[in-house]
Amino acid sequence: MLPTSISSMKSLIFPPFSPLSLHFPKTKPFAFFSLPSKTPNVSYPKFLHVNPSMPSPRPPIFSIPIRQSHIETPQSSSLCGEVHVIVGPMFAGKTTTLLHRIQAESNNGRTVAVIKSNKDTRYGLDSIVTHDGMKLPCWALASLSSFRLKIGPDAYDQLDVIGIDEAQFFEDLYDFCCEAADHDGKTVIVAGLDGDYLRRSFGSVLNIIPLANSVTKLTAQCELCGKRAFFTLRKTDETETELIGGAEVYMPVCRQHYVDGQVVIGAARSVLESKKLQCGTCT
Ligand SMILES: Nc1ncnc2c1ncn2[C@@H]1O[C@H](COP(=O)(O)OP(=O)(O)O)[C@@H](O)[C@H]1O
Ligand SMILES: Cc1cn([C@H]2C[C@H](O)[C@@H](COP(=O)(O)O)O2)c(=O)[nH]c1=O
Ligand SMILES: [Zn+2]
Repeated sequence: MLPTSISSMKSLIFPPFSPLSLHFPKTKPFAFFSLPSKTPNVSYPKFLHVNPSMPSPRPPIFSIPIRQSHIETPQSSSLCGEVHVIVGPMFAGKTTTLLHRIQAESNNGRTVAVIKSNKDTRYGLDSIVTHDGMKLPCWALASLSSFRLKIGPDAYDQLDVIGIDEAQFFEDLYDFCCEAADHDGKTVIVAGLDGDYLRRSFGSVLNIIPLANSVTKLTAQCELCGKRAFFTLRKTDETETELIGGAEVYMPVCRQHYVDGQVVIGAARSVLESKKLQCGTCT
């Protein structure tokens, strides 16, 4: 059989592929993207606040001093959308990293908005708060598909960057990231738990890895030995997958202490269960 030359191959793309087409701007004129801020050290994110039910404009409630050289703004000049994923156990700094990236994007003149799940009511619904108290205003939603309507289609069109925190709680994460990055040209920065307390894949976070431009796995510090922590140990005997909580329920642990911790918790659980069986008043 004769080898098929590239030019004789039937293209499935119409019009046929041209390298130039890769660089053609999609929808937005170049002027839409502002130049980097002239005051790189401290500034406030440019948030979109158009929801009439929310005070507008809401004051930025935090600002992280930023030295530009320390902040990675992943390839934000592309005219196509992007997806960046930040994962790791609890207390690894996922929310902190997300907030820094959002701040850096904002410093570059891009319009940003941040979404978190409304399941997490620990610090109220109007802001994202890190474990050490950094804050950023946000949209607390049940599903990502409601975002465009909530914010309003015009405001959505103006947005450059969308941050998503607690991504494990959004069932429609994959579809949203596809739509926002592939069709709407947004940069989507996603932070969430890759694994639950049993180290099972959590929600749809791992499903979006194939969509990602970059994936960052962060580590925390093992609460028991100080080594790097890759996992989250649940300290209580609740067994549901979703259980909102902080340091009172969870701790970051290394592999050794995860394994040891599971043995201890498993033993405690069986003692409790056998006590329940022996006790006439418990069912
Ligand atoms: N075991 C811990 N308990 C409470 N806070 C912690 C613990 N370990 C680290 N932290 C704090 O939490 C910060 C990270 O918070 P955050 O960005 O909200 O993490 P994540 O979103 O990954 O849970 C760390 O910089 C540190 O100050
Ligand atoms: C491990 C694990 C965690 N959760 C909950 C607990 C917290 O409310 C969030 C994680 O918050 P963080 O910003 O990453 O610290 O998720 C859960 O529901 N189930 C789990 O197994
Ligand atoms: Zn350890």
